[in-house]
Amino acid sequence: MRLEVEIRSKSYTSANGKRQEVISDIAFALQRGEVGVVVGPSGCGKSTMLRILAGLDPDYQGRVSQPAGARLAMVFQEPRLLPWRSVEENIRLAAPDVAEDRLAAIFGVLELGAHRTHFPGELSLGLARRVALARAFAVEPDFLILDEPLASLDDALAARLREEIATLVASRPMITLLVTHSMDDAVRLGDRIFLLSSRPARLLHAVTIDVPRAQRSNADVAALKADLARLDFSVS
Ligand SMILES: Nc1ncnc2c1ncn2[C@@H]1O[C@H](COP(=O)(O)OP(=O)(O)OP(=O)(O)O)[C@@H](O)[C@H]1O
Repeated sequence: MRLEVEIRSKSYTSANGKRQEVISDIAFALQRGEVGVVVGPSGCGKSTMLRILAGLDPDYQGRVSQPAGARLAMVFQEPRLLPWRSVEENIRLAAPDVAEDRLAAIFGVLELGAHRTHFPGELSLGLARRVALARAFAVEPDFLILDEPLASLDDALAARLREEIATLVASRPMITLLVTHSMDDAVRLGDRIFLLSSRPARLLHAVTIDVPRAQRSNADVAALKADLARLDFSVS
């Protein structure tokens, strides 16, 4: 199973009728079991790229090929839960066939057990993100897209959720693509890191991390970040 991405160009027409190119050249491939992490400056076109990969936007030049029948789950920056449904109902609506033991395992990893009957309006952002992640994993996807899952959380909460995401990703052989602004998250969670230029987004560097995710020590993480800092790249 393999995801192949080749976006040669993507433009929007702005309100004044001008075409604005948002993506100029992004090409990469990911295998089953791999986590790709996309890092790029604000507004460079990352969410646009994710929408193309998810099949939500067919208006671009290039080609994206996903394995036939691949099941997709996507976690957006805002959790997008149904406000009038409980946590458990939100998940069961998306994944009606999920087995109780699988659901219990996901709730266990994400520490959501006590919140099954709560409603989205009662949840903090961190908890709502966990519910959105639980829903994505309950679907048992072949291809998982995570758009900045750790943004706007305090450091301690983000570190905990990062561990939980790592545990869930390791529990299932799928293709994962994650967007982040954080090099730390990128080198802790990723197997391959794709560094994008400012708009229009171009793939500047594709870096493969050789140390397996589960064996990466803090010293490895620091060394990898130092390697990346030497590249011609800036997130700002
Ligand atoms: N539907 C649209 N119509 C016109 N322009 C758009 C549309 N969607 C996005 N854009 C523009 O395309 C550019 C890229 O937006 P996008 O949301 O993909 O960037 P991003 O890298 O995800 O940003 P951030 O890091 O801030 O989340 C921005 O300049 C944005 O204003």
